Amino acid sequence: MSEDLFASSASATSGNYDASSIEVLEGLEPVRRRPGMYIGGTDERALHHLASEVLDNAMDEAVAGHATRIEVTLEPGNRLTIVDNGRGIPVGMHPKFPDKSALEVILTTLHSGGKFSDKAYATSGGLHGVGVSVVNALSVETVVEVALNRELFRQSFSKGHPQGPLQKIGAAPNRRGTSVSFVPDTEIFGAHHFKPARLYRLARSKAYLFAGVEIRWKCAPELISDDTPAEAVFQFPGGLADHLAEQIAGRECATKDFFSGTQDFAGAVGRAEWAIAWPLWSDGSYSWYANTIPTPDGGTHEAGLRTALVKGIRAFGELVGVKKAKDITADDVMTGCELMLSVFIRDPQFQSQTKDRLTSPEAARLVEAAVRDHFDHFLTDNMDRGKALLSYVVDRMDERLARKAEKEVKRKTATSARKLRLPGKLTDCSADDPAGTEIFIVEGDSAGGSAKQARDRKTQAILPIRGKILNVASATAQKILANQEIADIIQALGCGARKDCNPDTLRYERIVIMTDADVDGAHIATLLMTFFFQEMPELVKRGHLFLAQPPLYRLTSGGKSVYARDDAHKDALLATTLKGKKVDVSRFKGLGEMNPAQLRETTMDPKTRSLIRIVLPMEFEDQAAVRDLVDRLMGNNPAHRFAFIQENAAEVDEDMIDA
Ligand SMILES: Nc1ncnc2c1ncn2[C@@H]1O[C@H](COP(=O)(O)OP(=O)(O)OP(=O)(O)O)[C@@H](O)[C@H]1O
Repeated sequence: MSEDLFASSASATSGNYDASSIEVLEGLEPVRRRPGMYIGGTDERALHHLASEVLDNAMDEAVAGHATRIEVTLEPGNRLTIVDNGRGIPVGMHPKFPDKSALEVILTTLHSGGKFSDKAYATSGGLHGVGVSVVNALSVETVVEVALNRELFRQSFSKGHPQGPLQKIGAAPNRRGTSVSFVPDTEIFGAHHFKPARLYRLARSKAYLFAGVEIRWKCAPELISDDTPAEAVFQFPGGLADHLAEQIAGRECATKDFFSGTQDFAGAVGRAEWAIAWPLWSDGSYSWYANTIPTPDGGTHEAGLRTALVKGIRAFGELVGVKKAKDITADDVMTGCELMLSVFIRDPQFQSQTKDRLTSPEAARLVEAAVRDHFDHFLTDNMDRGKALLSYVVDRMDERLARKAEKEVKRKTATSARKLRLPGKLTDCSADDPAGTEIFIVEGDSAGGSAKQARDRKTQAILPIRGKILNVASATAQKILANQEIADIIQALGCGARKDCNPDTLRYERIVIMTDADVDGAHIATLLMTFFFQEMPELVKRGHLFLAQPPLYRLTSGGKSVYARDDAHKDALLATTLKGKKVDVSRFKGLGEMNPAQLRETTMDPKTRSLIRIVLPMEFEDQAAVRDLVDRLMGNNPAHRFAFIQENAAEVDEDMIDA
């Protein structure tokens, strides 16, 4: 390196970079400084991850055969309490830290736990020994109680720090187990609150995953704004097969029976449980679990199941003399099926602490071996059933081959000119010409699932995005480019962003933002609009951007339903068309709660829906003015926002949105 270069680089950095610049974070400090590394962010999803961490520990006690009951209680003040009747977190003094109880070590030390070996737990969801300490670090208050040997112990913490030693507080003759009660810190999670509906679903799905546990749900009624029950008891002796039956809800399937079963692993600790249906009309739904932890990105257990299914169906094809069955792929069997697979395995490995994907290599082989025999029996025990499934799968294969042939004829000049690379999450439409097509950008995978079933395959594409996207107005260009959700949107639209943005190569005629009809939904829509205003203003100018208008209420009277956008619309309908009638009013919790037919009718079908087109008023013709406005409204400096509100409060700006 030349001396000049040395000189210039030294002057470019501010302050000293020397040994003293290197920080070592102690105790739980790294969790508070970089929560994303431990819980994947600080948004609503991450907040709910805290609930999973504590519930997973209680489930581990149940799966290990020590707890039979778990209680999940949400109270005002965003306080969540999870109680189990398991063995109780050990309270004795820890051999390595003689002045601390094991409980205190567990709650205040990363990588402390009883699941590193298989002595205390055979097939646990916990393995990193960080879960509950992370919850503790990110909570303004944590109270842990343990009832053990007829005595009750308690210790309280704040932001990870003990508020006194572990105390014996009395006799507990009729109680055993652990209670963890915590209030997430608003310094970390801002205004995000636990959502009763989300916790209710979480508690219920855990009960489906382990027949030996009863889970009790309780929520302060004033926290509930939808039809989530305030109390419920979940116990499902039928396990996943019950869960799937509820999901399929009588829809017609290729075979009347589901393919379901449970099988201990041969030559290893653990087992697999699965339930699969092949509905005639579905874009598929896949739920993967490992030691009761949802692994939405699948992984090696998924791979094992795919292999078992594809090998099984090919062998059956050969048995009944269908030659082309040898070309069936795993996707032909799996696309459009609805399945749940839950494995219990020793020492599972996940891709990260959020455990979205299972990576244990042996899971593939164990699951394949566990499922394969059962699948062969499912196909051959009733040959009509086997043939019905084979013909359904062969249809899929034919469709795939036809699509492949079509692709060679090339789809869309615009996109094939640049190498077509689409995000995996996009469910594209089949039309060749962008004219008349639409892409729905949908909040959340569950809403995405409903939208996929509700769409018109030919003209409507669905891109689910996860939670709140990055606020581009307060992010650096580098951060924007690195954001996966944003990369997916840019890729799906195919028209480039910023100075590369060329609206002529947009792959769809309309871009429709479709979010829940609540405050969170409005926030997500705002962030998306900010993105379009800032990164692709040309698209907005040309009128490509729209907001969907999902309803908030369904009003049913005499077997007929009408839908209301908001409270005012509901009141108007009740006072006019429905006046004097007996009306049943139900509120939609979110898009994902609507069934596909409802979603299609109310929000997606061009014949019955209404859309709002987003336009820029005349004075924002030039790009600098748009940037300035976006920056004032959504940028880093709240003072700008405040000034804007003061300047504009008198004339609420209806021009920005043109119905
Ligand atoms: N409800 C409980 N009952 C009994 N022991 C518990 C309970 N909750 C936690 N523990 C003990 O505390 C340890 C640490 O828990 P923690 O949640 O920090 O990590 P983990 O479950 O081991 O792993 P992971 O970080 O993957 O969740 C556990 O390994 C277990 O020994």
